[in-house]
Amino acid sequence: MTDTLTGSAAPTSAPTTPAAGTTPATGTPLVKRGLAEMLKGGVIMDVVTAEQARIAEDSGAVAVMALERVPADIRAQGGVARMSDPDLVQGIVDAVSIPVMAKARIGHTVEAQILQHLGVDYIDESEVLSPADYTHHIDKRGFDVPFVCGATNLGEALRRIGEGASMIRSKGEAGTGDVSEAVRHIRTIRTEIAELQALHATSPDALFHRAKELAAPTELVLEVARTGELPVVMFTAGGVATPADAAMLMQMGAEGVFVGSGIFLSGDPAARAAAIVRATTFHDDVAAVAEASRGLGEAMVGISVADLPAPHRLAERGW
Ligand SMILES: O=C(CO)[C@H](O)[C@H](O)COP(=O)(O)O
Repeated sequence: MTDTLTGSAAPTSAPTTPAAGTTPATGTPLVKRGLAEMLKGGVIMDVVTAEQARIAEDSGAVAVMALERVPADIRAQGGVARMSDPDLVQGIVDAVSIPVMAKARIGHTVEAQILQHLGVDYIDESEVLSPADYTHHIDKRGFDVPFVCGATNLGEALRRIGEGASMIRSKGEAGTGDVSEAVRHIRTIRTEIAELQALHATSPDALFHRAKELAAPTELVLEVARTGELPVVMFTAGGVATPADAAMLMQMGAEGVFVGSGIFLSGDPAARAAAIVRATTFHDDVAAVAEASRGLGEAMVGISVADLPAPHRLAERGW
């Protein structure tokens, strides 16, 4: 395809497809982004024990996220939140047949090396843990294991992709049970993508200035303007507590949902997990979402984001 801006072959961050008959090596962008493609439309659940991981798998989760405390407990207990004990991660890897993700602190290269060594399928460089580096994220390009990173807006998403992230999740405000920040972030990212597309059609020369404003790599900005989508899969996260929350975010353009505190801090985790999976799958079918919402017992109590003082906003970690 020829780019209207440059008149030459369109630049792209798209990974190249290997020649027919050849097997792509592990750790290529194609393989790393491809795993996220396979998770599309599904729910990824935070779990802190092997038993919770089995409940998640039985409920239809497409993957689990191993961590030592769900975000609401991290929020309530405070202190420094770090990568989980390798024994816990290993126990979860051994307990389920679905992919296992695990969290490393922002900028913590060695936690990421350890998680890769343990054989997890994805690393979440997550603002839910205490950042190890307030200036740099992990250079993710050299790892064989793929990374997912959080973003509150398009510039942040493209900076993470430029560093090698193979999947994006809009951040929301984890551990609150309040979906409002997840809504704000997915809306912001979708709107900024649409604005880039419009600029591409009307004044493509303005895209270079827009890249500067977004503080994002120019080639990625040009690519998103041309294609109208991120070059990687984008899930949503943070504050999802009900089947209706999950369905709404899917209707708003998320390609899947992360749920943490909302399941295992609710009255009936197994029922709620299965209901959220069902509502995510059938997000456009209101009868199915209504049915999934019945009889789930108590949702997590949560905390309204509006009552959270700025230092307690996890989404502000990372840049
Ligand atoms: O931490 C995560 C991503 O890094 C979680 O998967 C997600 O943000 C959990 O949030 P919540 O507990 O509000 O569902």
